[in-house]
Amino acid sequence: MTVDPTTSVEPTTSADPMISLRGVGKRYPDGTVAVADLSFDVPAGELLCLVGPSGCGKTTTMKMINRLVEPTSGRILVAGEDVARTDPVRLRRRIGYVIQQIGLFPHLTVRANVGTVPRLLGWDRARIRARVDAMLDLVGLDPATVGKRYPHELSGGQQQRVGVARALAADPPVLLLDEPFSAIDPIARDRLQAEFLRLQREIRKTVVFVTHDLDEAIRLGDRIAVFRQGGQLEQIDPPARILGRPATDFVAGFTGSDRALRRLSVTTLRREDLEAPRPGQVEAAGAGPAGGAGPAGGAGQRVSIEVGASLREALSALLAQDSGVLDVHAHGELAGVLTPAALHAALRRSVARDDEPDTESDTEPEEPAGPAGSVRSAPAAPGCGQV
Ligand SMILES: Nc1ncnc2c1ncn2[C@@H]1O[C@H](COP(=O)(O)OP(=O)(O)OP(=O)(O)O)[C@@H](O)[C@H]1O
Repeated sequence: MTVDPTTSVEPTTSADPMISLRGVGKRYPDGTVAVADLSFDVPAGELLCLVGPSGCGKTTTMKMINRLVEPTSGRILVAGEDVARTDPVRLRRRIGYVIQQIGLFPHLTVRANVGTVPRLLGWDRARIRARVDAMLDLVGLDPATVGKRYPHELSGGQQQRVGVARALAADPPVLLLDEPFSAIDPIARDRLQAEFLRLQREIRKTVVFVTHDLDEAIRLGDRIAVFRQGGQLEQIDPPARILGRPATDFVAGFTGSDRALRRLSVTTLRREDLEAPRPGQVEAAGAGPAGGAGPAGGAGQRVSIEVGASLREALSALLAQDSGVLDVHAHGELAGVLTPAALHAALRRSVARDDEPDTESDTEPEEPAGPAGSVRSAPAAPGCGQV
């Protein structure tokens, strides 16, 4: 395949990045080059996912940000401060860290685990207690029941929630998450991802999230950084662009031949994608917006979807229609209809839009999303129950 020269591998320019890597490299004493000459910025409030094959330097990159590993070249700034000149203990109190193996203290209760950093910071007991309660609530755990348990008395998903609560306890501006959900069964992982997205919309931390799982990165990431062996950054872009315009053969191979299908879930249905209803394609009486890919339309039953939904939701709803014509609403009114041909054209158009400079990302809805408008909405997110 051809390499797309318009796709960025250069660091983004941001007025005020929260994290900034400049020419960062790591060569371990045995000569292994884990990371080579890495430069990128993470703007405040962004969730950046690092993906790539095993051993490509994702964890090393993350650990250099909080100085668990020292770079052998280059500079890392967090909130404008050179981490090499920052006391590691002080630095780590400003950076929440969650790892796959969770790392909860087994001999401490959930409350004591979550209160670890506030205790180290010398907060008084009442303040710690209030903060721990708030954090457990935030991650969907009941402080009264779960707070006094020990880690081994929790499910894997609950332990991960405690890990996230602990990382957030001192309200750090930056969170580093290293495969936090990968040791959890797929159903629990799906829930945790949905809840983490909800949480992130609320707290807007600057997050660097390492994952093996491309679908997890597509679902969670504002941008995705694709690494290859030797800590080489191949592409850093929003998910839709990574899938629509892979910068190199490596990224194309990594994202797979079904990347167009994956792209459906990060591409928004726009008003201009719709066709005018033809005579006979009138709405069935009483059929209003169904809030997305609703129940399969039985004989004579029409489902509909809102402008702002993902193309994946639109495809799902379209497949549930006997007629092959899907009503699309905006602000409660019929905006047009979607057909298989229009859906195909919408996807192709969205890829072409990526070639235009200064266009908005597909992850930005052009209309206020309706109930169906979960813009980054891979698999339908279940509720926020406990895992
Ligand atoms: N302490 C070390 N000494 C020598 N080599 C190391 C050390 N730690 C990591 N490496 C090597 O550095 C490279 C990058 O490792 P790293 O853990 O950053 O990769 P990764 O992308 O996070 O991998 P995975 O996805 O398997 O967790 C690998 O080749 C690894 O073997």
